[in-house]
Amino acid sequence: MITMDQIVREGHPVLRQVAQPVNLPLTVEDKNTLQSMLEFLKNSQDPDIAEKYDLRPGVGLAAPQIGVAKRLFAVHTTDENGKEYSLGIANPKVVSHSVEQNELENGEGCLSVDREIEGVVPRHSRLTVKGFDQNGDPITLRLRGYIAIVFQHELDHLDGIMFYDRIEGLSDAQKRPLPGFAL
Ligand SMILES: O=C(O)C[C@@H](Cc1ccccc1)[C@H](O)SCc1ccccc1
Ligand code: NI
Repeated sequence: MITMDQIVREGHPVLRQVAQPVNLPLTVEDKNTLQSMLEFLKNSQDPDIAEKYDLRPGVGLAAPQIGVAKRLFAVHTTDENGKEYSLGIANPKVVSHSVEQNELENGEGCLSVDREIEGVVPRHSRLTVKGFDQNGDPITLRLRGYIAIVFQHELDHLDGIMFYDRIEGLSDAQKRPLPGFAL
């Protein structure tokens, strides 16, 4: 199972790479990667398991965050309407998005960032994502609200973008991990 010591922290180059598309049909290895990321998210949201293994709660996790530079991520959460999103996705692509923007008023965090960074992160309010599910079947998701933000946070990880890159007015020093952070 994935625990926090398998989660790569900022400063590690893999978080700044553009991840590679995976081949279809998905290999057993890629299917297992998606499954293990989804399992981490479920574990991280279970109070007993999270406490036992000292897991930070997460609603999304991208393969580069476990050192795998592939275009895979998992999401496990419910949106404002209680619709559950619990899936792994391969080769996700934004096919359209609104001009209108949205943001979490308290800003964002990241499992790969062990510090609080103030500031709102502008995101597309609505977007349509195409990709492939864990069985390799094509999926199209029309997203808005909270889940749209979660997907954009994970999509950025596949392109080496950290949430704080998008915060207006953040100094370069604030965008760099503090010295001494593990690579
Ligand atoms: O580091 C990650 O990619 C996982 C993030 C995803 C995320 C952060 C902010 C906004 C949207 C998505 C973690 O889920 S951060 C921890 C967290 C836990 C519960 C709710 C929101 C954020
Ligand atoms: Ni993150």
